[in-house]
Formats: sequence, C-alpha cells, structure tokens
Amino acid sequence: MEIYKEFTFEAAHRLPNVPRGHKCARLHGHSFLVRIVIEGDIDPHTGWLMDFSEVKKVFAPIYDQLDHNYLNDIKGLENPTSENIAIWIWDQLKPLLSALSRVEIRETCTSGCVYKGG
Ligand SMILES: Nc1nc2c(c(=O)[nH]1)N=C([C@H](O)[C@H](O)COP(=O)(O)OP(=O)(O)OP(=O)(O)O)CN2
Ligand SMILES: [Zn+2]
Repeated sequence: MEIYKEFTFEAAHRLPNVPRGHKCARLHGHSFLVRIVIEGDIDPHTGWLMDFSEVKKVFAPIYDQLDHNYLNDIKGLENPTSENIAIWIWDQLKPLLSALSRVEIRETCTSGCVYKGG
C-alpha cells in the first residue's frame, strides 16, 4: 500500500546555472506542491499504514524552512530546481520516516518531478 500527504508552499527562487537569457534566471515565485509518499503494510487494527497527521507532524519543521522564503538562501538549495528541492526534502525526511518511498514536487501546473531516493 502507498499513502500520501500533500502540502503546498509559497516561495521565491531563481535558477543561477541556467543558460544566459533563460527566464528562470530572473527572480520569480511559485505555489509549490509537495507530495510525500509512504509505502508499507496496513496495520490490521488501525486499518491504516500511518496516520496522515503523523506525516504532517514529521514534515512540519522541513515545511517551515520552505514556506514564504527565498529558496536560494537555504543551505543546500542554492540551485533550487524541482529536482534539488525533492532531494533536499528526501535527505531530511528519510531518516525520520523510514517508509518514505517518493517525494514529488510540482512547480507549476505542468511541471514537476518525482524522486525515489538515491
Ligand atoms: N528540469 C527542470 N527544468 C526547469 C526547472 C526545474 O526545476 N527543473 N525549473 C524551471 C523554472 O523554475 C520555471 O519557473 C518553471 O518552468 P516552466 O515549466 O517552463 O514554466 P512555465 O510556466 O513557463 O510552463 P508552461 O509551459 O507555460 O506551462 C524551468 N525548467
Ligand atoms: Zn521557477
């Protein structure tokens, strides 16, 4: 079974390593969506794999670093692509949530990434 919990955060960024003239070199912002996916067996008593609110609690300190911030200022996110944001979240969350199986980022309505750990 896989379960997921979604979060949205508002943040600004710019991409420092894009080719000259690329629109994403300019400061701009997104309403990012993060989907945290957990994999495992259902507990026969509770009927759930994990309480969704437990996922929210564990993710909260990570979320707080992202929401309404300038991502480039965050240690480890100097080049805040969707891919790097997903890895950055995974690296902090996996030690706290061993059943974590995927971190998905949606940067716009049409663009995003899925990270399954490295
Ligand atoms: N592989 C990646 N490519 C791009 C990233 C990224 O993180 N990983 N990021 C950007 C920009 O941040 C940009 O804001 C989003 O790009 P894009 O999808 O091109 O945005 P649009 O709103 O212009 O997309 P539409 O095609 O109009 O839907 C760029 N690339
Ligand atoms: Zn962007």
